[in-house]
Amino acid sequence: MSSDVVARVYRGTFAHSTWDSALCVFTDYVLGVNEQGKIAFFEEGQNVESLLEEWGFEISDIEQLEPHEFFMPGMVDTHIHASQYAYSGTHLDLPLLDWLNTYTFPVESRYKDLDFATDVYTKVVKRTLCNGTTTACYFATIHTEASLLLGQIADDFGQRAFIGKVCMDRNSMVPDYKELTEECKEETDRFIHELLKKKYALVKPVVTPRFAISCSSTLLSKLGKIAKNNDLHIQSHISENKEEVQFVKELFPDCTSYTDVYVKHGLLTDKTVMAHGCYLTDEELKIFHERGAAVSHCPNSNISLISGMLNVRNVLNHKVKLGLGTDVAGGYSSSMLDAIRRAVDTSKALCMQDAHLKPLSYKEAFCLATLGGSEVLSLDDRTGNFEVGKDFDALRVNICVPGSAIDLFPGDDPEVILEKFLNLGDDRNIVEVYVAGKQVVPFPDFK
Ligand SMILES: Nc1nc2[nH]cnc2c(=O)[nH]1
Ligand SMILES: [Zn+2]
Repeated sequence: MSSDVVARVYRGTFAHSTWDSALCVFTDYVLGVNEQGKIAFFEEGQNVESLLEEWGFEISDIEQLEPHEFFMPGMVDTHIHASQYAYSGTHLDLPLLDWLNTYTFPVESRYKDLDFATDVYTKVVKRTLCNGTTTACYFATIHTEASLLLGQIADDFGQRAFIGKVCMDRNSMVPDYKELTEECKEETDRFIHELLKKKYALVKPVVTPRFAISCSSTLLSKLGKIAKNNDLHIQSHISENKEEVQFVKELFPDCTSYTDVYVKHGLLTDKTVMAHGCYLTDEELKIFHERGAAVSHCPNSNISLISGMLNVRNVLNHKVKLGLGTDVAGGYSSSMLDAIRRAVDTSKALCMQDAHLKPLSYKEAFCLATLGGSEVLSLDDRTGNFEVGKDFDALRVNICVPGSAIDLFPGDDPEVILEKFLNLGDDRNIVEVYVAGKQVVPFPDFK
């Protein structure tokens, strides 16, 4: 008998991605979660007798899923601005640079107020968890205390998260909303130190230069060094909008491309995730591939701010790590299901312009939202699918809940049920959410 103790055993349908297959559906499988929240076994139901013996649990310990239920891996939002959740669903009438100056910076400057921060950050963590985001890579604001608060709230609710205190020392339009270069470096050091000191199991800091336009060369270099010296993740924006790309060219005339700006400042590593990348050239994508840097595709935001349409197929052909992001609040939805749908829509829109392109399938989009996202954040050895030994980050989906937007018909097999959920489902269908084996949705009573 194994010395490992299983805490929970489920039997039924499971769906996940592997690097060989964007969608694998397993019917009548048994999955055990150990006391450390890791997947202890994942085997065919017919092996249940030997599993009982090996793991020492009783038949009555097995939780049987209904035929209209399944487990899928938790989704990974590789790019979301927690601070912008305050105005999500509004302010979608301007292009990026005007949108930042008119709406974003004035709202972000309010996070000195920790009551405001507590309210918004609690709501965004709860909303994303309900919608199945088990891992989120967050931008906060320039404020260290509020950013630490976001880390504490993610930890309280059990979400796996990267937290970025935003760094910017250039802002001509809203001069109040920036830091002095040295102050920004020192506050970033303090933020990282304080967050790591908390020893949260699942919440880590990420070095976050907002984008090349809002950072001086000196600041970018300092941030590159901080990331290197502490072996940290890095996140920023790149080539989202044509005007932005042109402005970066003017600001950094010595750099050969937008990508080169980040390379020259030590910010394009195998732990970097860059949002958008709509206008990255093939040469730049090659650099991303060589360096192991990742792209976060944020299709809702790209359309909402009329920024551009990322050619996902081209990014995949360059073997660049790719995940999906909601980019709240440039993207108006905080649901990764929306990101899956918009990613497919954008790809189909590009196909209308180029008949030779192959559209993204729903299976590929599912893979990007789960395993792809985990690779983007270098977490693919810990999460992303149901491989034995990984953390159990999972969504229990039930198609037949009261009020469900999905109808089933005779002959709808598990693959059809998954496809219907991805295209038609919502948080009502996500009846339980697990992160590292711990049930985080429904929320515990005290929250
Ligand atoms: N979509 C988006 N792009 C950015 N580029 C720099 N900052 C931002 C931001 O907050 N949102
Ligand atoms: Zn963004």
